[in-house]
Amino acid sequence: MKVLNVFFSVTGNTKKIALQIEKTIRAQGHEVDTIEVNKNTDKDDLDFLDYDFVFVGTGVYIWLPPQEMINLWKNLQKKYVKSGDIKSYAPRRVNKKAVTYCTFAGPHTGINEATAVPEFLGQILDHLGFEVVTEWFFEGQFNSNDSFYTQFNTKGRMGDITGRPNEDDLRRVDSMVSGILNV
Ligand SMILES: Cc1cc2nc3c(=O)[nH]c(=O)nc-3n(C[C@H](O)[C@H](O)[C@H](O)COP(=O)(O)O)c2cc1C
Repeated sequence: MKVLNVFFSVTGNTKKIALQIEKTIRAQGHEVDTIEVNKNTDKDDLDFLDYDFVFVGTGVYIWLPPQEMINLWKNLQKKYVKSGDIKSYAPRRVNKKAVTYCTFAGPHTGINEATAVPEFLGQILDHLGFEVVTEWFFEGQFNSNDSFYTQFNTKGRMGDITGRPNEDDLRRVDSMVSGILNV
């Protein structure tokens, strides 16, 4: 199986998850292309339709993906509408599957402030006819020198998220990726 592993990570938390995803996909004997999105990433740098399985993740920034990722997704939508690959009714494509995920801190409303992110990321794939099999959420601490932010690593709805994602989270990722590739 050919797998695409796309992520955007401002402070490194999502990158930890994405690198574990890549490692597990390889260990399971599949081919994987990992693309770390940055502000210069262009819509022509990736084509979901070249792949059987797609993983996409970002951090949560005021309830949404980072602006760079939103811009890229809008440009990809335009590209696939123009090419005719996004069709009315979004007919399903055989053996095209995806998982979307985010890392989040959830200090105020917990997982509620993160749910829009995997939903948003998945819509481009759903529009193309992929089955978005599931959405994953991983705690990610605030990496900052500003105590306004770091106070939320211990004072928030998710409890103490210091050091997350940690080794236990990465073991969980390994186990979940191994499972989901068999869907
Ligand atoms: C400016 C800023 C805004 C954030 N906004 C939210 C938010 O609205 N909800 C949330 O759950 N986490 C929020 N976070 C926490 C990040 O989503 C979390 O640390 C994530 O793991 C960062 O991922 P990244 O390092 O891969 O970009 C915010 C972090 C920063 C620095």
